[in-house]
Amino acid sequence: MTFRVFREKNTVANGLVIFFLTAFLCAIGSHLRLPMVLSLFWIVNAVIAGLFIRKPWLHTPLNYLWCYGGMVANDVLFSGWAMESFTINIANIIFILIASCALNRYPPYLQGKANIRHIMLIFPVCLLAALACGLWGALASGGINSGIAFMLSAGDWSSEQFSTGLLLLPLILTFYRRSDYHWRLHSLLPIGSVILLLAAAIMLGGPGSLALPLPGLIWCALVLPISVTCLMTCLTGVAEIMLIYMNIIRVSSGFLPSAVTPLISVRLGIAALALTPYMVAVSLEAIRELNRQLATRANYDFLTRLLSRAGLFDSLTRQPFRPGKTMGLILLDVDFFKQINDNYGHDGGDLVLREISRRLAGSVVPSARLSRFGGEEFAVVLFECDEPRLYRQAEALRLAVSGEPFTVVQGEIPVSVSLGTALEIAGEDKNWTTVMNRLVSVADSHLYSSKRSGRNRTTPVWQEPARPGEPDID
Ligand SMILES: Nc1nc2c(ncn2[C@@H]2O[C@H](COP(=O)(O)OP(=O)(O)OP(=O)(O)O)[C@@H](O)[C@H]2O)c(=O)[nH]1
Repeated sequence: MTFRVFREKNTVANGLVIFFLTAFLCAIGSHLRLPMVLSLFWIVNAVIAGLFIRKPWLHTPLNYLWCYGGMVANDVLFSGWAMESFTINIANIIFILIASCALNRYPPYLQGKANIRHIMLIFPVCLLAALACGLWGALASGGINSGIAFMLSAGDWSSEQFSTGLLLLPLILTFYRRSDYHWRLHSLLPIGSVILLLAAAIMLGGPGSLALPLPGLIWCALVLPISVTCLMTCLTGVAEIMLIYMNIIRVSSGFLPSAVTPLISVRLGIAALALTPYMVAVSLEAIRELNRQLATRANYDFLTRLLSRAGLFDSLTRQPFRPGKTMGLILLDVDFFKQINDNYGHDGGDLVLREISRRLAGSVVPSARLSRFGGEEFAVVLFECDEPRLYRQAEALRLAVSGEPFTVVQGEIPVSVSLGTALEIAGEDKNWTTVMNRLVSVADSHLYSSKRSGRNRTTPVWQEPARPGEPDID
């Protein structure tokens, strides 16, 4: 049984979770509040927007109300605000609304499979949402009596929402468990490099130090899953903002007088830098996915889903070679398949090929490799077997096909196969594909013998194969 916090049908329970989650995240934001009212990181907006995008059935007016309630409750209970919290928190709702409405129309976000276009889209959407949020926030908190104060407040508010959104949303929207990535010790190297480069940035200081962790983040993007790159980018951005705020990394404050305003430029710079690892990570993921699809197409037969001839050879190149180990091959060819096609159509022929594959797959030993070798020809490769075992396996396959008639649209038809076998003890060849090429030639001669002697039979390894041109045995 899997535990889920949100369930589509539990409207009230979902609302309550959103209420308490919002209040909790607001409380974290309040604790990170700077002397000048604004929080260093106000994460609630990006988290709730990410939640609404990943789970679109949560994106309802009622849940906005729960969320708004959580924000006001936090302010009234812990910040001592009263009426102003009702107006100020509308700024947060504006961010969530714009980000959710703009991004939740794209299904890849739901599965955490954003591509370059989707990641690029987060950038303008965050910018728009942050600007709208900042303008409302500055208006609600200080009014527009002083133009400079309003601009600084709006800039502070917007830059914080922009950078926090850009650091958190890609992480939330690309998060999914990738089962095909295997963590090894050297996977930690890029992560370690980011930490080292961050340490170097602290030692070096100055505005340029902000970009120092970038090569480490790009290394993460090259070798680690996207969500790990997004996590590292988010943590690095957060760490840099904290270090600059705490004056551990020193950057010049430029011409702006306030102690808080350099953060505006730092946040914008970090947000812009964050885009590079995201772009590299999603581009590489797209290339890897394409390679996976191409490999699957080349290595698997579309009709039967078995290994193709290329796929079988490819799998043999990856099989560790050991001299003295035996390799056996069974080649299997459908008898009078042309007649099946002629009598029952190409679709009938395809149906028979699929059913043969199913029967063969059910009759081979688990360690065997089964492949559709050509049109109506199949191959089975076995390791560590002897001649009698190979023959028994071939006969089991033959009987699996011919034992029961095949059902096509027009009725039932008998189908049989002819088989040839070959076996070799690996010598000094160094690879299995060379052995396989020789086995194919021998098994083919034995298959030819089976066809010549009446079909629906197996010619064992120990029998001398018929040579082309010899009269039929039957
Ligand atoms: N339906 C279908 N037919 C295929 C496919 N691939 C090859 N074929 C047909 O398989 C038939 C093979 O015929 P032949 O090589 O003459 O052999 P056969 O009729 O099986 O006769 P023997 O092998 O001598 O018993 C050809 O008509 C091909 O068109 C396929 O994917 N689907």
